[in-house]
Formats: sequence, structure tokens, C-alpha cells
Amino acid sequence: MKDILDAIQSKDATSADFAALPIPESYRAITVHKDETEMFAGLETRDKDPRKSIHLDEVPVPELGPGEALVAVMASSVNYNSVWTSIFEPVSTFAFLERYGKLSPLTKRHDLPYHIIGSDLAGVVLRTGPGVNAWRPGDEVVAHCLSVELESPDGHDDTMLDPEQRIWGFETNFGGLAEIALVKTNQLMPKPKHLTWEEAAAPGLVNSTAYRQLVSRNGAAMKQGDNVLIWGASGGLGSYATQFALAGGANPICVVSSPQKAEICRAMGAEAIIDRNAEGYKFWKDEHTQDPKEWKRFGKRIRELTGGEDIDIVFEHPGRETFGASVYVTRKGGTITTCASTSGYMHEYDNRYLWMSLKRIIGSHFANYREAYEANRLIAKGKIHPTLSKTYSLEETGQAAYDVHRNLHQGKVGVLCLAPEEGLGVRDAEMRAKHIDAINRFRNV
Ligand SMILES: C/C=C/C(=O)SCCNC(=O)CCNC(=O)[C@H](O)C(C)(C)COP(=O)(O)OP(=O)(O)OC[C@H]1O[C@@H](n2cnc3c(N)ncnc32)[C@H](O)[C@@H]1OP(=O)(O)O
Ligand SMILES: NC(=O)C1=CN([C@@H]2O[C@H](COP(=O)(O)OP(=O)(O)OC[C@H]3O[C@@H](n4cnc5c(N)ncnc54)[C@H](OP(=O)(O)O)[C@@H]3O)[C@@H](O)[C@H]2O)C=CC1
Repeated sequence: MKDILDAIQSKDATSADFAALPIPESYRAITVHKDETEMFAGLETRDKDPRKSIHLDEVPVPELGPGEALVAVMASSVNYNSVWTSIFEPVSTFAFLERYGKLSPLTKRHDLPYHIIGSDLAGVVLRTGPGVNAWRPGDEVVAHCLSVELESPDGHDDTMLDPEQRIWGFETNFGGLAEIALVKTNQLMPKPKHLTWEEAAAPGLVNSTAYRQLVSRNGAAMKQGDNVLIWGASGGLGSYATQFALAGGANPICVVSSPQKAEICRAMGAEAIIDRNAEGYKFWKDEHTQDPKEWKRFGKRIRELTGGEDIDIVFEHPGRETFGASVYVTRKGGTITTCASTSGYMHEYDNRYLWMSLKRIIGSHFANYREAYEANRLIAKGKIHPTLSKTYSLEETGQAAYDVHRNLHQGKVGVLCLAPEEGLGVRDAEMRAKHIDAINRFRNV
């Protein structure tokens, strides 16, 4: 690994130098183990502890197939999907690896007794497989997490509709929380030059998802002036949704759970902020019964903040706990766009408020390559900024996942993989200097 790191850190290593570097036989990777999938049986979701199920193992380098690349990973980030994998909810991700493994002799490699997790990376291409023209060893890259086969016609209009669509490092093996990762080269995108490795690795998954869900015509197609209700506005997805709303001339109404998180939203430029804890909303009277009076109180507060207007677009992901309120506070003809159900996937809402007011619910999931590329381009141009608050070592990944599971974090948390320290990898210092306050916004809280 030392040769690889030296080449990455040297200013003058060429593509040929990278291509000549020997690939090690094994590398360090964050894994969960198939024989531990029952370890949390009987526990409440909240009590399942990722620190117990997440391991740091030495694993063999996988075989490189057509259209693929091996990437030296300098940094990665923790996404909530790694929390789901580590607590084996809502299903064990080994079920996905098994199904994928049955697809072809090549995908069989993924079906192993361990799952290398992680759906983000920033690093350097080491090797490309047969049939790859667009990327070369030595290229500095980030990877988005859409893995597709495209053997069916269904995926050729919008690749998210490919029947074999998978999330890399969640539904496939050899993910980004590791020193080396295996990706398809149509996951690769140029690393934004003004960012460090850990900053560049932070936005990928959530930024692309928020872009499709809110901005793309496959999602809510947000326009100037829209009132956008953003749950978890300083969290992983929400911190990018808030930036997209502000950059696109919309009016974000940010929901958070503490004064500190409200301050972060203010620092991003948002003005309308609701602290759901301080205002004490209780949308459920008990486990089975919602309280429409609380929906109404929430809607009244939104009207106070907007000068009497209702919500054009709800950016939904908490799910069961908030969905009834989200449908209620949306204006006539408005849109609820959802990509997740952190608090429970069996939603309940009063359908009269949906059909009588001609509202729409849109299901959204990650992003196609084009959408991910556009979202990354906005980062590279300094129009949208990473929201990295804290960086952990590879050894500390279990703790990082625990912090995200317990909602103790802000924005995104990063993980250093091969990078020996924070702050490395900046290639455009001038541009960085221009945006440094925005880049550090989540660090300073
Ligand atoms: C980028 C980051 C993203 C995130 O973080 S997202 C958050 C994390 N992700 C999740 O929480 C999602 C995890 N995934 C799941 O929970 C499951 O993955 C799904 C519920 C999404 C799907 O369930 P499943 O069992 O994997 O697939 P089925 O498509 O329901 O197939 C099961 C059987 O049901 C049959 N079936 C499907 N649709 C129909 C239908 N309309 N009518 C009749 N049968 C149907 C199939 O064919 C198959 O059958 P046969 O078992 O025989 O192969
Ligand atoms: N389908 C897809 O493509 C994607 C799906 N996801 C899913 O989206 C969800 C959120 O991901 P991410 O934003 O990265 O996670 P984070 O934990 O970083 O942020 C989510 C935020 O939502 C708020 N929140 C959590 N629970 C509730 C609740 N019960 N009621 C109201 N607000 C709540 C919290 O903010 P606060 O406490 O300040 O209110 C929290 O910080 C996860 O389930 C994840 O798996 C994520 C990315 C892509």
C-alpha cells in the first residue's frame, strides 16, 4: 500500500507509473459478517449497536471484470445505508449479495461470507478492466453509487429503472469504506479539485439523491419561489436539499431538532426554521393514532414563516412519524417527494387531503449517472458545498455509524481510508480559498 500512497502523494506520478504499480493481494476493509446477522435478534432498532457488528478485516483484492475499475480509496463517508446494513434492517444485505451473485459468473464474486460496505469514495484509479476507455490509472475520482447492468431495455431511458439496479456497497460487495474498492467505471466522476479527499468523499450519495428528489424532472422539479419543507435540514440529505433550494431561488422551510442545528441552517442562508423539539410536535397520540390537531399546529407555524403560504414541495425521508403531517401541510397541487422511511415504512396519512387537493406523492431513489454527474458538477463549481462535520479513522467506523444511528452527528461524517491525515488532496488552492467559509461551515459547530 505504501507504493500506492507515495504515488498518489507525489506530484509527478504519471498514468504509466500508476499502471506499473503492483496491486497488493489484500487490503483493509470495513465489513459485516454473514454469520452474525442474528446478533441483534429481539432488540429494538434503537438498541442495535453498529460498533458490535462492524469489523475491520484484511480481505483479498477482488478480480477485476470488464467495465470495472479498482480504485485506491483515500477517503469515504458514512451513509445511513451502512447503518441499515450494520443492524441488519429492514433486511440483511446478504440477501442482496446472494441474489446478485446468481446473476452471472462475474457477479458471483459478490456473494461472500463478509460484506464490504460503503457507498462513497474519493481516490485514485489503479487499474481498469477490459473495454474501459474513459478512465485511466492515476485519474483522481469520486464514485457515485449506482450500479446497473443495462441488459434490459427498461433501464435505457432512466438507468434507475434498470431491473438489475443496485446500490454499490449496500446491495453489492467491495464498497468504499476500505483501502481499495471495486466499481463500474460508469460510477466514476472527476474529483472536485478544490476539496480535500475527505471533503470530496462526503457529498456523493446524499447530494445526488437530493438532486434527483428535489431538482430533477424525475423528482419534484423544484422552481424559483417554491416553498420547500425540508425534514432533517442539517442532516445528510437535508443539508444538500437546503443548499439546492437556496441556490435555485426557492424558499426552504427547514425542520431540525436543536438550536445548534438551527444555527447551521441559518449559516447556510435559510431563514425559515422550525425546531421540532423546542416546539414539541407530537404527530402520533400513541403508536396507532395520529393527531390531526398537531398537523394543523405545524401548518399554522409554516404559514407564519411563509407569510400565509403553504408548502409546494415536501422533501420527505423520516417516513412514518412525519408522513401524515407532510401530506397535510402541502398546498393544493403540491408534491410530497420521498426517498426513505427512517422512522418506519408503513406510512399513514389522510387520503382526503391528497385527492381532494390534487397533491402528488413521488417515490425517488438515488440518481442516474447524468443526475449524479450534474450534482457533482455543482460541487466542483463551488455552487454547492460539502457538509462534512467530523472525520474518523477506518478503525473508528463503527463509532461513526453509531453516531449517525443515534442522530448525534451534523451533516456528513467522513472516514479516512488510505489518507494518512485530513487536509490532503487539494489541487486548486485558489478556488478553495474563495469558498473556505462555506466548506468549513459544518466543521465550526
Ligand atoms: C442510495 C441509498 C439508499 C438508501 O439508503 S435506501 C434505504 C435503505 N434501503 C432499504 O431500506 C430497502 C431495503 N430493501 C427492501 O426492504 C426490499 O428489497 C424491498 C421491500 C424493497 C423489496 O423486497 P424483495 O423481497 O427484495 O423484492 P420483491 O420485488 O418484493 O420480490 C419478492 C417476490 O415477490 C414477487 N413480486 C414482486 N412484485 C410482485 C407483484 N406485483 N405481484 C406478484 N408478485 C410480486 C417477486 O417476483 C418475488 O417473487 P419470488 O420470491 O418468487 O422471486
Ligand atoms: N433512497 C435513497 O436513495 C436514499 C435514502 N436515504 C435514506 O434517507 C434517510 C435519511 O438519510 P440521511 O439524511 O443521510 O440521514 P441523517 O441521519 O444524516 O439525517 C436525517 C435527519 O432526519 C431527521 N430525522 C430523523 N428521524 C426523524 C423523525 N422521526 N422525525 C423527524 N425528523 C427526523 C434528523 O434531523 P433532526 O433531528 O435535526 O430533525 C436527522 O438528522 C435514511 O433512512 C437513509 O437510508 C438516504 C440517501 C439516499
